[in-house]
Amino acid sequence: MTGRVPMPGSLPAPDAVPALRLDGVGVRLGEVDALRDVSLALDARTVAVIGENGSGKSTFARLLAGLVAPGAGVTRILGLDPVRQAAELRRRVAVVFSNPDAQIVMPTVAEDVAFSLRPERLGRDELRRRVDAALERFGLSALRERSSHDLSGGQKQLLALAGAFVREPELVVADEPTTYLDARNARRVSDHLLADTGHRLVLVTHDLALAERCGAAVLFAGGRVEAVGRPAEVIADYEAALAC
Ligand SMILES: Nc1ncnc2c1ncn2[C@@H]1O[C@H](COP(=O)(O)OP(=O)(O)OP(=O)(O)O)[C@@H](O)[C@H]1O
Repeated sequence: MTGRVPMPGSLPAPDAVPALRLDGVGVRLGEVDALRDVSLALDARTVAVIGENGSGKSTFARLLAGLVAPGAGVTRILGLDPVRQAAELRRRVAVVFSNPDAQIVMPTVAEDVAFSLRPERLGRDELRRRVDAALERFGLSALRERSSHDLSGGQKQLLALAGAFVREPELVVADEPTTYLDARNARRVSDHLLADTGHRLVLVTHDLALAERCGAAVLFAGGRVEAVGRPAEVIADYEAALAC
């Protein structure tokens, strides 16, 4: 199955703007066309992004988060233009990368999560409540005063997730967020990401069982969208391509 496929129960009303809309989008990184002529209209709450190494998945994730600029085409994320409305996009979208070190900035675990809330200028009690809830959600309460830079890789990944979710973002863009996690924490984090807590999710993953749990999937190959639609069908396309 290739091209754009309507998703049952996920299509917006005809006059509504889908959460993700790209028309003819290209992204060039140095000498590389990392994304080419990408056109998508997706309104599923959870979207898996799959494909081989170097196929453009991370570039797509970074584009959605406003971290790389489109060189061509029209991009709308939550109805926003990621170039002209970059500040608004950053406020409403949270990103989690596979390398959590890039996201940890403060000396202790609790301070690092609180740092994500700085723009909201919360009072002390509300700040404490939100931070505690995020730490609890990702199993970090016992580590709240620990040095954030001395955590294990998996604990750092959980901290990055707590820092993303504490902001209560509308869209979470997660790029292989379970890479460093043990089986129990990978399961727990996957469940948190997929649970409907009022956020949308775009999840870059090589874990096809996880991708299958999403509402829609996009398959990239060579910087292009190869297939989009129901995860089971898109995964079947991917597996058929891998078998060639
Ligand atoms: N900063 C960069 N400068 C130049 N080329 C880049 C840069 N980042 C990525 N690329 C290239 O862009 C293409 C897409 O890379 P991208 O990281 O989006 O792939 P990916 O599907 O996420 O891969 P993986 O599964 O290995 O993480 C690749 O050919 C890659 O080499």
